[in-house]
Amino acid sequence: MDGVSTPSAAPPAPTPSVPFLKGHGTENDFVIIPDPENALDLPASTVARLCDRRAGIGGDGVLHVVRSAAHPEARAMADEAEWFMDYRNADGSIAEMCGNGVRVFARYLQYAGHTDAGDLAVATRGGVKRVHIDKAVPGADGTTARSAPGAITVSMGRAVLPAETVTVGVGARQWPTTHVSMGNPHAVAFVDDLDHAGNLHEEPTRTPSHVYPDGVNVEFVADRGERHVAMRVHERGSGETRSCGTGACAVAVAAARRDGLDPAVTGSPVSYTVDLPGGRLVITERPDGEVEMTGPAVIVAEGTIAPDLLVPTASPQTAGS
Ligand SMILES: N[C@@H](CCC[C@H](N)C(=O)O)C(=O)O
Repeated sequence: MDGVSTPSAAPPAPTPSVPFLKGHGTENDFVIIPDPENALDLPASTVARLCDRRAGIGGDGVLHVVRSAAHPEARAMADEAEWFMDYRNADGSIAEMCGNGVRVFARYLQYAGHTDAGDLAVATRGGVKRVHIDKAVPGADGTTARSAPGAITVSMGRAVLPAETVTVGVGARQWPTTHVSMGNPHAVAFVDDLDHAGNLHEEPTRTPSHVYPDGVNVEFVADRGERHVAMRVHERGSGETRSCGTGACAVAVAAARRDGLDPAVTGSPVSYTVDLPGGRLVITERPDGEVEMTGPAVIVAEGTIAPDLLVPTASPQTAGS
């Protein structure tokens, strides 16, 4: 070229590094992405890559932490709740609500210094949720472990029990279910033995198929004692997870009705202990219908997302749960 230089295009600006945290509530685990001003593009394919347990960070879902005022779906709630939980399932799909997610979200806000222990409100697609963060109880040495802080209670709203139900199937077995909505849909099957539910990574079959046009979370429940049950779950959009907070609420309400207990009739709250593969939740239904969920939530790691992971791909991957 005889020493003649041509102006070259400026190299593309590097994608800025994005911080993340990892947290879980009874081992329902989430990639937490603080993005106060809603500046990040998070299409379903990116969420699925982040949640992939082999090629990504790994999680049952993503908690995108955005100021309510900065998100079109939450602006109307901004006066009541400063922060919006933009929750996504592991396959990138959007869900109305995530019970364990709200507790982990609140723990993140506390961890990041946005709130103290006590009461706060969190905006979700299922409306504003009232949250109470217990003060951590000091250990014998007088310090409080970051990994074992106080429990978190969330007022989850009222359960709705539509009359129409489905039969679910896993392998050759089938069970009738109770339909419970906790803002998101649940089909609750009472079983003799949780092992009968077999492989719950695959979605259980549903008959008839038209009842849940947007899919459903399916819970399998076995009795453990008086007002004490154990459950497993296949989560819509995430596969089998080790816990589901809205699922535990749906299970407690379905078990109460099966046991002839309705706080609206008796005027007394009813509590169930719900054991999940990842831990224990206590669910209380109050006479006014409000369902409260109490359980742990911890932050376990923080780091930076490699820019490549945030570049949207043409075809969404399936989640590696
Ligand atoms: N794990 C969550 C529920 C997340 C949403 C669910 N998979 C859906 O699509 O409705 C919980 O703790 O409630």
